[in-house]
Amino acid sequence: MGDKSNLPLFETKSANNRFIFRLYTLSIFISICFIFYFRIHHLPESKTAEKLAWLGAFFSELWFAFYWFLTIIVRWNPSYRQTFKDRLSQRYEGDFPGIDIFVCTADPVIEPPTMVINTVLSIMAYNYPPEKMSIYLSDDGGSDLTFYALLESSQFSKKWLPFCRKFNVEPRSPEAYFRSAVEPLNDCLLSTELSSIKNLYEDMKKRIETVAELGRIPDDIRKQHKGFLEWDTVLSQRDHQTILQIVIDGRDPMAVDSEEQPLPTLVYLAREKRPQYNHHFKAGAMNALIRVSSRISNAPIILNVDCDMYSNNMDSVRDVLCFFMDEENGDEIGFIQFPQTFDNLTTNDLYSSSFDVINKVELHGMDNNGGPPYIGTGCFHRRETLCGRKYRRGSKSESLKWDHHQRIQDSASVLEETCKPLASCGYEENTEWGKEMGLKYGCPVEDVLTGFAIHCRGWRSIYFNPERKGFLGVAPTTLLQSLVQHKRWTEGDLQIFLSQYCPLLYGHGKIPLKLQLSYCVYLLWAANCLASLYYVTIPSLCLLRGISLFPKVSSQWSYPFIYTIMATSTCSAGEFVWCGGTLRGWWNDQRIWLYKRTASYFFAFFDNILRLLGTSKSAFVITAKVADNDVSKRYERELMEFGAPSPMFTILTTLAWLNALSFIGVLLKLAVHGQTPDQLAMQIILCGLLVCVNQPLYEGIFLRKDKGKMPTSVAYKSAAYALVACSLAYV
Ligand SMILES: O=c1ccn([C@@H]2O[C@H](COP(=O)(O)OP(=O)(O)O[C@H]3O[C@H](CO)[C@@H](O)[C@H](O)[C@H]3O)[C@@H](O)[C@H]2O)c(=O)[nH]1
Ligand SMILES: [Mn+2]
Repeated sequence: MGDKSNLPLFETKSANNRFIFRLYTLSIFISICFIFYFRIHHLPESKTAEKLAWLGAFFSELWFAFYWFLTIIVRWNPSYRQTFKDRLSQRYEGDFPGIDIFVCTADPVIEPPTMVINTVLSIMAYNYPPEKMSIYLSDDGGSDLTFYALLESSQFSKKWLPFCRKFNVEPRSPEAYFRSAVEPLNDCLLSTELSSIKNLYEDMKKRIETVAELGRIPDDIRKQHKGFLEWDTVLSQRDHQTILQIVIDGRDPMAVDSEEQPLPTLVYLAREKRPQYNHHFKAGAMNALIRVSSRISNAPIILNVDCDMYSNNMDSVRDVLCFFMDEENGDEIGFIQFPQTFDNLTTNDLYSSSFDVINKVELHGMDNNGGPPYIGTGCFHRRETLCGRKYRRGSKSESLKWDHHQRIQDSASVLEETCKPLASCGYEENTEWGKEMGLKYGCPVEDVLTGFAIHCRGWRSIYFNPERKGFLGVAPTTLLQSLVQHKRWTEGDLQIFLSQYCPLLYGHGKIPLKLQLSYCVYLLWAANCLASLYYVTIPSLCLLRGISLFPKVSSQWSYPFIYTIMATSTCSAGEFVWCGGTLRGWWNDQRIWLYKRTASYFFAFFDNILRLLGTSKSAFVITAKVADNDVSKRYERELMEFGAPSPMFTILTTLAWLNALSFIGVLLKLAVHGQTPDQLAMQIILCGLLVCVNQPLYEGIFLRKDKGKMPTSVAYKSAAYALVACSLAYV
């Protein structure tokens, strides 16, 4: 047997069989060249309208080709990671570093406390020495309900952690576990303990929900913990002092579970909020957490999760250490990102929220190009990378050594008092926080921007997507939420592209070109709106006027168009199904792709322009994690939810009307004049496809009676807009 001690802790595999993919790429490339040749050589000479429409199509296609090229870059050479946890524990079991885990919540109504504590409990139950874990709950909602729920969960954890250990259960979010647990038939012990812990959980949940319905903490509960006194001076959610409570002090020998095993440290933090200060949303919360935790536990590794993303894999911390502690390649790794996966998706993923293709294809490709971006949740950082340190090649990191708990002797209450100023509004004034220290401010996607800056400081990141998902979260369950979330993301992404941090400029010389270009795939999402809007309106309107923008189907020039469309669609459908989706899911994905591009991206683009002109400031609209019963039922039946009037819907509905009218109009025209459709066939097919993809929207206007139908006001308004557009095109 050879010497096992220098076997690596992780392994990287490249995808094989890239030949076919590259052949496909080449064929599309050639086909695109033909299309451009056709566009240039068949530019109409006569009428201006025709010429302009033609040029518009040409520019749209140029954009699509450029963007397609970017998507090829992130697909070119995917890599897959595997960890060896047995080697890790053989070599380092007793020397594991501490880890600080930040859970962020911001609103007790749209992020219910029971959901938050399920996330906290799942994390407390990691298969990792509890004395080395500290969990911080940041509550930007400043809510005593959330605090109360956390207290309850600290009591419940004393039973829950031993239960998880004893029966080795997964997932370790109680709610998710009880949802999926089947009654064991031949294990009496498990069966009784399961029902007893389940009862305990249900009781706790009921207590929390009763208090939440009441809207305030009853006096008898208030008396149970000194922490509630803090709320005596809270003026409102946006106006209060720092509230910091060490709910479980892991150093305390009395902090043990029902089996006398130590418990992890558990801290509640609501940083100070004052109306006159900008609080910088999640980035501000994270920076306060970085400072407060540096004094309480100062662990060298930080995990950040959103409150709606429970840990689904008890070994994630060990997986991550396989990367950070690898003797050969560990030192250059700044952060490790897990995919964002969700456990509330429907079979055909109505709103295309699964990100399966991104998770299973693109991010693997980006990993090979230099590392995935930081996407907010499910990400493990070295503390030093978050704090602005540069990576120096060849430098051996000592940063994973950790003895903070032994050094800090202060009692919990002294710690609480000395830490409070670190989370105050004024602390960051005239400091580098939000700039070179911690997460960056001023961008709705603070995560991507911060991750990019870390890459530019020389670190690489790792994308880790194990078979058993590391984290599972809650995806939006209505169309509007999904569109609004995407608007925030793409607005922030484009903002980065247009800022001094544009990867092509700022990243030049700092990160590989392929990583710069990979970032552009996401940062330019919003920029897709113009070409897309053009393609779904002008060709259809041109039909009414009889302007042809594509070659005759009978001519050879139609081949490159047909080939490009067919091949890219087949490839995308194949990729989608390979990633675990259904064909119907792919079709839904095409629809949402269209809706996002024409609504979310359009508003994101527009808001960026307004911001550059100085008339608008970006905000952070928190995504709701609960829906009322009716809405949930429709979601489960995969009925598209419209319901509320919104400018986003006005755009979508106008486009749907416009294509329906054009489609009917041109068919009538052809029938009346008895023409053959050869010259316009491709345009008619495009328009027909748009009508097909919009089917749920027409149903929402004409057929549905439930509350999720398209609001009548939107339907009428949009019909009027579309009619105006069509008549202008016609005359
Ligand atoms: O003022 C705020 C606003 C939000 N949050 C928290 O930030 C997280 C993300 O908010 P959410 O509304 O769920 O947004 P998502 O679009 O689901 O979040 C993704 O996108 C965000 C950037 O837009 C990242 O911050 C997130 O980590 C990432 O998961 C949640 O835990 C919130 O509690 C705060 O702590 N303070
Ligand atoms: Mn979220």
